[in-house]
Amino acid sequence: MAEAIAADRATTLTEIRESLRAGQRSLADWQGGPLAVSAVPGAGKSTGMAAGAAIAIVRHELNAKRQLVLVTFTRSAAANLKAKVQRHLRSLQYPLNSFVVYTLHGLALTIATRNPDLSGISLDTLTLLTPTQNNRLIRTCVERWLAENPDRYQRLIEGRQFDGEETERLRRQSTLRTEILPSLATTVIHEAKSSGMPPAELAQLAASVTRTLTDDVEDYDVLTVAAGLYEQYQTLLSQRHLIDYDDMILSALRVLADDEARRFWQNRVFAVFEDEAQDSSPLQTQLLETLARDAEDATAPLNLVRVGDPNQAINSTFTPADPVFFNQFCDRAQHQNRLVVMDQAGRSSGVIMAAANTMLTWVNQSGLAGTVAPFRSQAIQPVPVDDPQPDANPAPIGGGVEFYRPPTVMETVRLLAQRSLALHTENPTLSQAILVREHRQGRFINQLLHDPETLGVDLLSTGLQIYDVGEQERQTHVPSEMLTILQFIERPHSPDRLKSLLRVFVDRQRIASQDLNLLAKQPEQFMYPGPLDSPPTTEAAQQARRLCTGLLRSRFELPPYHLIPFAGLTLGYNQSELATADKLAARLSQQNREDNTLRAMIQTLQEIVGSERFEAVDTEDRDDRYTRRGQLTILTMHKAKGLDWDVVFLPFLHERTIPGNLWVPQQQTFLGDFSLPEVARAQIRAHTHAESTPAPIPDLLTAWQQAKNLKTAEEFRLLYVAMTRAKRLLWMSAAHSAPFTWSNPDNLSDLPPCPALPTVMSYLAETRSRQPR
Ligand SMILES: Nc1ncnc2c1ncn2[C@@H]1O[C@H](COP(=O)(O)OP(=O)(O)OP(=O)(O)O)[C@@H](O)[C@H]1O
Repeated sequence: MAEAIAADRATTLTEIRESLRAGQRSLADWQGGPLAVSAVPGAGKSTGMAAGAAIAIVRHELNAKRQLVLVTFTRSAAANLKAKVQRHLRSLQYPLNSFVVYTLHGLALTIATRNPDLSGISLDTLTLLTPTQNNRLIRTCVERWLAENPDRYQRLIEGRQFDGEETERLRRQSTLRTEILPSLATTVIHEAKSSGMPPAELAQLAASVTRTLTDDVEDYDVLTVAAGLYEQYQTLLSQRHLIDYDDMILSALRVLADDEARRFWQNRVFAVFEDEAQDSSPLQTQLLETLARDAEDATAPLNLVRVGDPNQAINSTFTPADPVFFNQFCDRAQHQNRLVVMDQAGRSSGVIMAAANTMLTWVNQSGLAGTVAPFRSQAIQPVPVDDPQPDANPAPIGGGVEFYRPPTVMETVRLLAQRSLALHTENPTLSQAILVREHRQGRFINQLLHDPETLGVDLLSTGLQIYDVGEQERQTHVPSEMLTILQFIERPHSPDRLKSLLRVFVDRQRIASQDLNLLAKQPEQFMYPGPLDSPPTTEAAQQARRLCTGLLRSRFELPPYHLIPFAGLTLGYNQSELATADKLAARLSQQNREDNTLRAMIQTLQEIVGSERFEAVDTEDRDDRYTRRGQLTILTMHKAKGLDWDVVFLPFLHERTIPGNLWVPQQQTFLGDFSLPEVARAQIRAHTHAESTPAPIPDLLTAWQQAKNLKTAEEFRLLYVAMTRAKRLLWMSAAHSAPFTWSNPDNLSDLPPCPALPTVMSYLAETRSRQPR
């Protein structure tokens, strides 16, 4: 019996290995030690990793006490990977408890909570900070810092060109307290903490910064300010018994600093396989390296397999992840002959891969992102004809890659809709997606697609399903938007509450974006100006005033629970958002039956908004709903990562957004033409990116330039991710006339296309003309 199983198993193992393409087999053949796999889009990273994991588990006879640990970035990716490994193990008749799949935070939390004495983390006494609580905490730490550092605060207020005028002082104070300093704190705390740098170390680093000494630039000693904010934050966390996401990693590392605990975990973990490795921060990598080390021999090679694509790193401008770390790991591995480049991909038609490759090469050569090339130089290659993937490198639809320059954005959507409709009519099983750079573009498209009269194309009657992912997400904002409105109604004279409300109006496109500090600094004068006050003059400000006073009137005219639907109408909610608001109102009314007051409603809403919970990886959180056949999905380029469709539309590819420019909002320019959070981030990264010797920390202006380069590089990588989602048709366009910013879609300008695209198209045209007919 046992022999029969062993023989079956051997056959199945061979079959699994043979189901892989050449690059993937390096994962199947892994016997131990470190391995870096740098893969191109569509190479089949997850497929290769799942097979490699199953083979390693059987080969090394792993079990519940000695497991393979697989780590990936998101919960949905973790669920997918787990399902794939389970499928292989079932076919091998091998126990499923021989491996575990975690997200990085899930892994850290498991280690920390199983060893509460060492980690200092017990979920009975500590609470995980939710994003909403985090915002409030940051505001408090800013207020405390201001109170303790009046001189520095004063210097920031004075910035440049300050004449001491009172209204201007109030405006600057509001901008500093509610925008600049909270953003500085958020960026720096996350950046420093996820690199294992405590506040004191940041303060030390601040001392080593080269100061900017020019006549018209004051550098405000930004890292010292940042270190002060960080220190306040840490004090507040411990006073309130809270932990944040970075603390989870730190506390897991604290556990592993203990010899006995470390040995326990290292014995339990046979090896670590990490997917999406380009997205990890230094501290996260340290955690994985510690687990992958031999329990008895610290000098033995790490059993660590890291798979990723540095060219798809698209989180580096809003998280501390940066492809530099994975690139460094790959370079080190290359020196030891332990780097595998998986460059064959079966996802797309040849011409789509050629377009992506051309874009990559052009961008690297253009120098647009400074001296550091945005991309690792690797080209996507087609797979050989005998590849195991069915229908690999499928035939293109039409030319496979198209680029249009319609006169307007409306015309762009019309063209897109006509094309989508024709494709669906011809082949209703195609999957299609429209990828946008920001939600507002998605909303603009969705509205037009649901308005056949204006558009002149009726997509809806054809059976093609339109799925706007952003619209589903907007629903989840309903409770917090209602909370903001009720808090304003409760205390309309608070500048902070008024400003939060105005922000919601801008986000919901009820008012144009403008300097909200100007409106919010003196609420009473703004809403009910007396004879001596000067009321707002711009149409945008007057519209804001009408909406605010309308809400205040409603408080006196409506019973509390009718405030919610009224607020929904004020925000211009659509049918489904209104239905969500109604449901929320019903829940509030039920929960507060005994105490039917505004105060009680606010309290209940705060609880609802604050109760985002941690969920296990196990939930069936799959992405399949985004890629259904016969469906046209609208989603952001960021969300599209890891997914693919037969047809991908990229409608608004303008230079203004890709690569775009880091810019400073008008109301913040009193400090100078740079952004403090971005400068601080670049300064910290100069330190954390240095591999050995301490690196010099750039002065403010150099750091600002580096931040701009980072943003440019990332936008091009995002375009690369978007282009490589297409299997058979990549449809791109950039209208001649388009909104200067999408917060105001009616304000049109003549905009040039993303500079890489003309090159890509002329290259493709040239190759086509050279092909034999
Ligand atoms: N060896 C293989 N045999 C059959 N199908 C495969 C194989 N390798 C990959 N595929 C298929 O190719 C597609 C892409 O694979 P996968 O999602 O693993 O790629 P990826 O490298 O993670 O892509 P990206 O990084 O661009 O998101 C999937 O549909 C997968 O089923």
